[in-house]
Amino acid sequence: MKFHIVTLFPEFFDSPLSSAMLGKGAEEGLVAFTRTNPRDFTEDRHRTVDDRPYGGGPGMVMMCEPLSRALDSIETPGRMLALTPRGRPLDQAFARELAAQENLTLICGRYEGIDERIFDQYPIEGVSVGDFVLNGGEAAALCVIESVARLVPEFMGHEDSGDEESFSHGLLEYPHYTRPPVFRGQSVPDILTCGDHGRIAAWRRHKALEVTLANRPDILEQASLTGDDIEVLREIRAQGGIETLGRNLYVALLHAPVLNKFGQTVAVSLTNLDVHDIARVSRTYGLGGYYIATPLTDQRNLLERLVGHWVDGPGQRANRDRTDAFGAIRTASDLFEIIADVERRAGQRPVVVATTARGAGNASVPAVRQWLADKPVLLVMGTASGLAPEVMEDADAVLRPVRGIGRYNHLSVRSATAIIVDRVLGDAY
Ligand SMILES: C[S@@+](CC[C@H](N)C(=O)[O-])C[C@H]1O[C@@H](n2cnc3c(N)ncnc32)[C@H](O)[C@@H]1O
Repeated sequence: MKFHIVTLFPEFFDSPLSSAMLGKGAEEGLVAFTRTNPRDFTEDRHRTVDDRPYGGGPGMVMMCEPLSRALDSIETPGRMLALTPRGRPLDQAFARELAAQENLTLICGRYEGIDERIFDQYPIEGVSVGDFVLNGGEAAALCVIESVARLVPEFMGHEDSGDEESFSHGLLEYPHYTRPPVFRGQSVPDILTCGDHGRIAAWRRHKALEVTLANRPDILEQASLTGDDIEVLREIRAQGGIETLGRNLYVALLHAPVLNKFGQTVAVSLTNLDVHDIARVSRTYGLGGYYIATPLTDQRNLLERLVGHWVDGPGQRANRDRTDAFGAIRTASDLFEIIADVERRAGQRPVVVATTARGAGNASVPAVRQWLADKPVLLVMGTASGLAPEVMEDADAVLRPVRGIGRYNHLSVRSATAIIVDRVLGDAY
């Protein structure tokens, strides 16, 4: 496989390409490298490769002409990649895709970047090695070369070592140990010396899941997981305190003060489906409580009768799951009563987070998750056309709305609650 590196600093690659495995791979003819310097394709006395940006601003921009001549000089460029923070993130799947090519051209940017017209005139794909800014594309190009070369057949020596590594099955790798058996009083985990390969494999899988959940929960979404893996992850999340986060989250469903569709502040009646469904969400995610508030006495009486039916009445025998879910419901006349009750139960005032389908909000889901680690959070959901302005103004934060795809955004309050609670506490895999 041939890597064609286009760089203003060819000497940057002297040592990395001739040392260790890349050096050995090149000697054995498994990989080869060419280096092309756009400066060699300049036509002026100063060998200029950069100029000031049109429109002003700091720094310099790599010019099209020397770079395009440099690119044109490569006979078989193969896929052309420019290293850039705005490119496709380099991951194992991308590296595997690139390893199937015979030629790759890696264009290293410098200064503020490259004149955009180069991207319009050549089939160049952007590649990023992470959400940070380097001085130039050279170190990033080395990341591409290293990750791709080790997937070239025979490069690694023993064929299976690439297969066990991090990301190969969508997980990070398990921890490794070697001699001595005891280092500064710390022993190697017993299981690794028991000789039972089945148990060792199970322990390694467990560790890989643990490390991935702790450090990169986002990649679990793409991992191929078994039913046993899901169970292991559930246990790890429980041990890691996800249940505490759930217990710290309270939901308040307000029937007043809310807006009607004419924008007037009103009190509206209970909806049986909201009562039931949010109770089931609260129970499923182990929430601290589900409060339903209405200032109307007859509505509160109705609600208490409904809850009584399922919790202490005949409903108990008909459906145990519903009895469990309804056990989380508490009735209140207004939000102040709810805040006071949460404060009494949790021992501190909750962070009151209002929700809305409109506007930008000022709190994100990760922020709510962070608060839950050490304080109660009361998620306030509005019925009818949403919470009245005074509730929004008095809240400590307003959560960013759940956005749909188009302009239509009329989720039922029970759907919005389920989506928000899952975003805060649910697992994505
Ligand atoms: C100083 S950086 C320019 C950053 C650019 N002004 C920006 O804000 O995106 C110079 C060059 O380093 C390379 N580079 C910097 N960070 C990178 C990253 N995370 N991944 C890939 N290449 C990167 C690119 O080739 C870039 O053109």
